[in-house]
Amino acid sequence: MEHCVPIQNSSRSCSRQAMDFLDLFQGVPIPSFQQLLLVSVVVGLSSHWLIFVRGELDKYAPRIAIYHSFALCLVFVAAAIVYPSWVEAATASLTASAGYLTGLFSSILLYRAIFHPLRAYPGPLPARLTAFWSMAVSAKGNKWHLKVQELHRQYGDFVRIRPREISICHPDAVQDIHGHKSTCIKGPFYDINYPNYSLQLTRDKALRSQRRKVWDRGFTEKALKSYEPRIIAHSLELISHLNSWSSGEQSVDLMFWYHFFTLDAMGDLTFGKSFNIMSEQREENTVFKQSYTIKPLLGILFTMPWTFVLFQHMPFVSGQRAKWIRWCGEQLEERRKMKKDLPDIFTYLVDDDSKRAKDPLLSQRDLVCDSELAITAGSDTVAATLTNIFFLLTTHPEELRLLQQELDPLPPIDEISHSSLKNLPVLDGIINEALRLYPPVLSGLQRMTPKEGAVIAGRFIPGDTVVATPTYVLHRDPRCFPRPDEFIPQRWSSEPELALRKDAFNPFSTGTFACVGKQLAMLELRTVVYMMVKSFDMSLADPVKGAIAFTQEPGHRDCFTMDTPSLPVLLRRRQ
Ligand code: HEM
Repeated sequence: MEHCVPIQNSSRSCSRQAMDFLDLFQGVPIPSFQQLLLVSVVVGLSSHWLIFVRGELDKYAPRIAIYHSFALCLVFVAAAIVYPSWVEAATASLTASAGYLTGLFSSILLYRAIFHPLRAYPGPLPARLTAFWSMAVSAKGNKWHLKVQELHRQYGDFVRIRPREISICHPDAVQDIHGHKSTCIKGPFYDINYPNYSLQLTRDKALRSQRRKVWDRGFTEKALKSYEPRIIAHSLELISHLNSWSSGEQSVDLMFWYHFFTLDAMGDLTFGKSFNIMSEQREENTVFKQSYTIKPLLGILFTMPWTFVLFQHMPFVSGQRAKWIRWCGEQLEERRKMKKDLPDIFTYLVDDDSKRAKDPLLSQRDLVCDSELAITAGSDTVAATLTNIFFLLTTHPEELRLLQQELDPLPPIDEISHSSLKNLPVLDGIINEALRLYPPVLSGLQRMTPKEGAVIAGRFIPGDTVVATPTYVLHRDPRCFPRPDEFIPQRWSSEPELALRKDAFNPFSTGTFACVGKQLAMLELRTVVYMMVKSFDMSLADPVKGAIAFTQEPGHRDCFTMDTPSLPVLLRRRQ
């Protein structure tokens, strides 16, 4: 016998209009829970095949979450109308939701395991089924780069590390994926700031190349020459602060000071004024402190970009983000009002305002995102590299001695120019070797093959596949760099047999999307290393603890840009 909606029998009290509305449903058959389950499983399956499998939806995560919540409410309201009691209505809504999710996820899992175009690529089963696996791995101490290394050792050069993503550990893949001739575009990771776009987080090719031209003007040789005196001034300031710790009795954490230094330098070059973090040592109270605290969490979310997009929309987080963006916007406004004799990065970007006004895609908000990019990309990476260089020098006194021999004959630190620091084999060898062992962007940069697919490292990869070269793993591949885990700066000069595939060395990336600030970074690195080595003798405050911190726990953390351990050292002023 068929069951119908028993409106008149309902024990719930309703207003007159509601009763009239409910009357409309009188006689509608009440589906049994089994029927409901079956229908919702079919809806789940269909939504996978009709919607989710058809394209990338990462950036729409908040919208998808809202639509689903809305649909759940609708189901509950419908159930409340149709079923005679609240308990039944709630059970029906739960049954429908469970059925929908079962249909959707079993279809997704089955498709990824059996029918997916990447099914032939090896990789651990959980990685092939869901990106949550990489997130779970990353949540255990942000060691994703080490996991990828382990996977390549187990499965070979091509590993399916996520359902849609292949990690390719082969030196040829660097040019095939990142080089100027590559047909790959940026992957879904680069939508994390949607609907805002910084230069780095712009996937549209035409818009990107237009913006990149503007950025490039801020990093020409002439522009860099004009930044040099400011970088030298900030480096001298760093040395003068560190002088107060140079009795050799009290330890000082270089990791913090390098962050202070790079933030002040980038504040100066971006907003036309130093943040004065070194002089006021007020980092504790700044927005920067917050960004360090949440960096490991962001590193975990980045492994599955749509979770980051969702996270950003959460009430508390979006408030914090809005605060930071507002702060960048204010700095930018102040910078606009400044009359500057010397150009800085934003002389070039702000000068481009006329173009921005004409092009609605280049909004004020995008400019703010660009300023945020300059600060974060330009500070974290250089600070991490300086920290790593000085860990390596304090643990390899012979290399430190060779560096001192090279740098000691140079002019005193307050008379130096960058031209005398270029092409010094020991200095450049040490910087390269630190970047090889500890690339500040440890994991692969997501790129996506074009619709028609692409041949990468001799193998055809289907279209719309996310691909990456795992920088850390490639840098430590013995086929490219024999004795890969050893610090041997000479491999970049007198011992080329230890750098068999220099093209696998890719700390700044390469091709159209390569780091725009590479030369500025080299200017900062050479200047600070030179001044530090010329000014101080140094040793780890606690050699055993220090070595463990860098090589075991906590070690380096993969948070897109690297997070380094602290580096407490004893400094002694050199005569
Ligand atoms: C040791 C220091 C540095 C390293 C290892 C480094 C590394 C990188 C890498 C690997 C990328 C590519 C990121 C991607 O494709 O997602 C990149 C991009 C970028 N870097 Fe650097 N970077 C360093 C210093 C700097 C400095 C000092 C600046 C100055 C502002 C800077 C600004 C940028 C910008 C704006 C981009 C985006 C370029 C684009 O998408 O066209 N970087 N960097």
